[in-house]
Amino acid sequence: MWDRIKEFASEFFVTGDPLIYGADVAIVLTMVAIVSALTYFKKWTWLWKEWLTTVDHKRIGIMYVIASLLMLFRGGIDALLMRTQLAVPEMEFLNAEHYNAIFTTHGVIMILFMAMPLMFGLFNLVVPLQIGARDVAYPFLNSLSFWLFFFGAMLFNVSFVIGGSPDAGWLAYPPLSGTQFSPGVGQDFYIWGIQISGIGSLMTGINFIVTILKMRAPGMKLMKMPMFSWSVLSSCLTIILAFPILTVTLFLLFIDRYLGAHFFTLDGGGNPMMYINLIWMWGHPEVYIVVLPAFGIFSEVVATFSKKRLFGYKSMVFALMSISIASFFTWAHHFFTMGSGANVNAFFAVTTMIIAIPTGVKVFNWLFTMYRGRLSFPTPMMWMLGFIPCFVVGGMTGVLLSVAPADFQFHNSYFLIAHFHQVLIGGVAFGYFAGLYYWWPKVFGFKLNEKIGKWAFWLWNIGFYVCFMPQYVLGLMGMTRRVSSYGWDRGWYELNLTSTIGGFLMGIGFLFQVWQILHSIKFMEKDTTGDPWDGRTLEWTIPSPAPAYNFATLPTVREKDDYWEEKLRIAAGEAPRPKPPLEPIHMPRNSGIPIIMSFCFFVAGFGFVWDWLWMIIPGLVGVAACMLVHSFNYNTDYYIPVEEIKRTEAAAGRAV
Ligand code: HEA
Ligand code: HEM
Ligand SMILES: [Cu+2]
Repeated sequence: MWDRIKEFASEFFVTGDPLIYGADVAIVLTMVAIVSALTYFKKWTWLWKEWLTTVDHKRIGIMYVIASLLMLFRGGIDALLMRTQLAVPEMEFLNAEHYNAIFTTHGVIMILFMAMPLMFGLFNLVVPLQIGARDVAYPFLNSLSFWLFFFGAMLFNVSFVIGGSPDAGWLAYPPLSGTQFSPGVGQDFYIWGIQISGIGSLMTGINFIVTILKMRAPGMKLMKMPMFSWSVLSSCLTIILAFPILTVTLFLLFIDRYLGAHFFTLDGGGNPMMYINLIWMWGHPEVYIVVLPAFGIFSEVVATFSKKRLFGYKSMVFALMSISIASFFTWAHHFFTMGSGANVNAFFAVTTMIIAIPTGVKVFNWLFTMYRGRLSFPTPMMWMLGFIPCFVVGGMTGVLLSVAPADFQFHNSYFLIAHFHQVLIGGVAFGYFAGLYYWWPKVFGFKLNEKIGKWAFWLWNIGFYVCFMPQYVLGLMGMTRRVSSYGWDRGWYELNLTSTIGGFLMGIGFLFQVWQILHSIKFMEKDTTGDPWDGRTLEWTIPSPAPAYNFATLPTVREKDDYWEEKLRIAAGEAPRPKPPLEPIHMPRNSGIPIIMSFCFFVAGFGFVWDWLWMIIPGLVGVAACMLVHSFNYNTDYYIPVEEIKRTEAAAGRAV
């Protein structure tokens, strides 16, 4: 009996590696500390009522941001562990299996549990304010999306402590990810973690499309909408077309693993190339899903800090939409070397190259916006300026990769690794940082310290080039991705060491950002104006932080950059536009169902991972019960009375 328990425990808990063991202990201790602190300070009710059950887009946005920054920390630690292992030839720090697990979790976490939720956080924090709406179209669904993401990410992360991490790469190609070569549960955690959070992403996509199409302030025609909202629309359209493919692909992989089907294995009539096609039909659009909103953020930032209207508005919209569409016709550039044949390769090479055109249009639009502008360089603008050269070089190396014959040389080498980190860090990470710095005062009501922010910027920016430029050379020297060790005789030592130093510089940059946030909370520089950057769009017309109902009276819009034009008119002596009288505001009521239902999904997912029917059934029953209960809940909304609106506005210093 005792032996059986021990055997089970050794399978269940990941043991053996002191590194993992130490991290496990740290995780458990942190959780105990959080639970104790909440209990000691009697904060459970507050947490439940104000945050966990909230349907307010602003609070959901903040929760997304916090969760994604934690994931950035974990993904970043993974990255630095890998860079440490690669710093010196024949290093014995991570063994080969552990290295495999780490690049897999790093890739998945950075794209799906860092970039995606940070992006959704920004959608939530900004879009309703920017289009003059009181919330998103489906606030309940919005909360459900968040909790599905959260519990999906938790399920994925749990594998680190219980059962073992997946280690078949971030896209889990079969047959490596099949039961024959990945018999453990890590791959099942991968499937269910991504599956559950993927449903959330799909619902967010739908939610924001409807919000943007249906809830814009009166007068805001689509072609008068701010560029960030346009980029959200293009990203969400891509989401709703791409994510169903992911769901189906992972479901087929699940059937292969669980029921012994052979969709993706050659024996039994399947074919791994089917998986590889399907996963890239999602995977390629996915990288544009995360970068398009970054383009939107840069468009807002560059106009604000150049004090000029965005150059080429129409061409920007056109470029965003054409990238969304074109991104569905390039997937095969990820496997030029896998036998598609010359004609197919030529087709996909050309479609890929075409994307450089709308992207180039955008780059020139940003440059022309700055041209002859009255420029200033606070932190959001610094990220914008750091982004342009970084992204252009990263994009250009993408075009080199898209030359199919050349790709036979570059494919799966460090040249590729350098390309995608350059667009993902220089484009996506810098973009979201710019967004966070830009909208931070709107969200929290105080500004971030500029000086520490600039330090963080330079550390990231310099660290980036030191880390990734040597990798292009390493790639050309023959270093392939996903190797955990290399010999002294290769001549790769100095470049790898340099790269590792760059990685740590970025790590220090992250620590500076944490310090910056803590410092700014301590020495709070309040934003009492609601418009600290002299902004152009509607979110800057209301107090910071925005009241629960966002707008006391709904704004009417006459032109692009309406708020900016209004400011100019008032400065020229015109009287401000009269505001309509206050009316009670219709608001959605908080609900505990999203978090409970998502937890039930988590339980069912955990059951599927371990093949425990006794856990799957209650989990799924719980999900169904939550749906049922919610369908009979008619108490879903309330009105904020005029008196209360008056009080809130007066407290924020606004006349009504
Ligand atoms: C945000 C993420 C992101 C972005 C924006 C891009 C953008 C591009 N990517 Fe990249 N890519 C990835 C993330 C991204 N990629 C990832 C994660 C992988 C690897 C995944 C894996 O294998 O694990 C990958 C892999 C990858 C491959 C596969 C290589 C291989 O496996 O061997 C190819 C090949 O064609 C490619 C091409 C391109 C191109 C042409 C662009 C273009 O969109 C770039 C366009 C931009 C510019 C060109 C710069 C600006 C333009 C101008 C200034 C105008 C003038 C320029 C010209 C006319 C050329 N990418
Ligand atoms: C601090 C910055 C970062 C460093 C130092 C870093 C480092 C690394 C390293 C060493 C690898 C493994 C290379 C290999 O052996 O094949 C890797 C892979 C990867 N990284 Fe990063 N990374 C960083 C940030 C990011 C970010 C921000 C993202 C995404 C938004 C990202 C996405 C990926 C992906 C998708 C992979 C491929 C995983 C796989 O091969 O399965 N990285 N990174
Ligand atoms: Cu691609």
